[in-house]
Amino acid sequence: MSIPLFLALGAFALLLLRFLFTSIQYYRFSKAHGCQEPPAMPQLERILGYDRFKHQVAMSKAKQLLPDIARRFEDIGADTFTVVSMGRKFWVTRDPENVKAILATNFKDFGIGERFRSMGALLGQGIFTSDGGLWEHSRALVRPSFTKSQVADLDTFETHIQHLIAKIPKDGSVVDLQALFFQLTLDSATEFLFGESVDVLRSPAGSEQQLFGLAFDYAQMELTKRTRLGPFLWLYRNKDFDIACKRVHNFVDKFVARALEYRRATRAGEKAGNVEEKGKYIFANELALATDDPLQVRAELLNILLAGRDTTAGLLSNTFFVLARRPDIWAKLQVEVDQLEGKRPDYETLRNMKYLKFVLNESLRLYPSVPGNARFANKMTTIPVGGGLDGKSPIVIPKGGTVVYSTYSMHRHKALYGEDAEEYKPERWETLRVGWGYLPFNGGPRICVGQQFALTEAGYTIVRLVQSFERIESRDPTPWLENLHLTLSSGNGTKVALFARS
Ligand code: HEM
Repeated sequence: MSIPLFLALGAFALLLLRFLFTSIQYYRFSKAHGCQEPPAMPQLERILGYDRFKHQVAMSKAKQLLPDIARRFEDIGADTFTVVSMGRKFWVTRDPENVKAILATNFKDFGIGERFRSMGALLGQGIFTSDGGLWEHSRALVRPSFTKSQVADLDTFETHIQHLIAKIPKDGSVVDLQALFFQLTLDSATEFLFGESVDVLRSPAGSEQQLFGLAFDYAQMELTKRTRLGPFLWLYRNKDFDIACKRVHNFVDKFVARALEYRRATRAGEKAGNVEEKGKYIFANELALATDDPLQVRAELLNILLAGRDTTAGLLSNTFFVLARRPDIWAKLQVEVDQLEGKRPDYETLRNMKYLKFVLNESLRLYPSVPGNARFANKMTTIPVGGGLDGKSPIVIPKGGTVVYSTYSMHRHKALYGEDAEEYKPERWETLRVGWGYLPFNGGPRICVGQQFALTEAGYTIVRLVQSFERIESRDPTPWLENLHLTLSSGNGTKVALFARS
């Protein structure tokens, strides 16, 4: 027998042995835990799953991927099923019990997988891109900066809102509010993180700030592509992405250097330049007091910018998309807002505005800024329900298995929200209690750290716009479509006309 043939047969035998060993392990584990298989989505073939991949691409182009996934659950008649796409098997669920298990009760058995590999080039290793001990370290570093006093700097936020309002035509001409909301949240997030806003709502085209904003937007879009490529990422190269990352890093590094200088001066008991004189809270400075590693400071700043900016802009865009079509809801908001008699709300006032809270809840229910997510088993484990004919048995998830959870589908599930689940109805929050069935900010140890920041900012923006404008009308006849990248916003923007209060 020739040597190459001998080696090939040897490799084949090893693979076969490995397959047999894992199958026996899987079978034993499954039996010991009383597991059953969930239904499989009907596919032409389940080896490559190319049909599914092709369908997903088509749905994505039509901006209809999310409703398509939600329909799958109905067609299959189950809350958990398996599907094969690009040679990989996925366990897809909208069952709150399963989501709770992977995010909280069984947290240690699941990780975020390859996020660092696909996003690290832009974001480095920070709270959003790391797992295990590194993530714990990041979380401990970042968490203290999100206490109430630091998220409630509404005076600073007011200046950005005024820049936004200045850009809205007062005579009812068409404006795309979504584009403005993305600028607003970039301005406010950079002010909070760097101590200095990029001020894209006002800075001239071609300025360094504008270029930073464009580079960050571009690199972020590429992250979606890189994530979708999964194991094939190594085949993909894009020079423009590398250039955008460099531009973003160079821009942020100035603030990192300033923060490290603040650390040095604070430790030496000196005054740290004009930063301290202004007396305002700067996230980068607080980070630098906890670590002197410039790469870590940069990574945390960019991780938070990514996690916090588009999510809040998406929430606002989708809310105003609805408000422009629902004068009844606008009128109810107006009644509540008018109780302030034109005064700016503070943090406590915002928290006590019941109808405003219902509107935000309802927007995040039907249009969750993070509409789907995945967790990867780091050892053979289980999810509690979905197996067997009655869907009540646990399911085995092998090591490396991917559980995808569709928050979008869960939030529209009639079993949780009733027959009118698809309807935008803020009043439902008067009595609704759904626990893990409502999860816009995730749950468990990796729950969103910026939840209060986001709700304060979005609530404040809505109040200030309702105070400034008498009414809003849609200027877009098309129904809502998705704009789905890492986060969700409106596929056709938020084209509206606003009429100033007299
Ligand atoms: C409407 C607005 C927002 C929504 C819906 C939202 C939602 C979420 C969700 C679902 C996650 C979990 C992601 C995952 O584990 O895969 C998350 C994580 C995170 N969010 Fe938010 N977020 C919002 C705004 C913000 C803001 C404004 C900030 C910061 C200023 C922020 C900072 C973070 C961070 C740092 C994480 C990572 C936490 C960790 O992994 O430990 N988010 N967010």
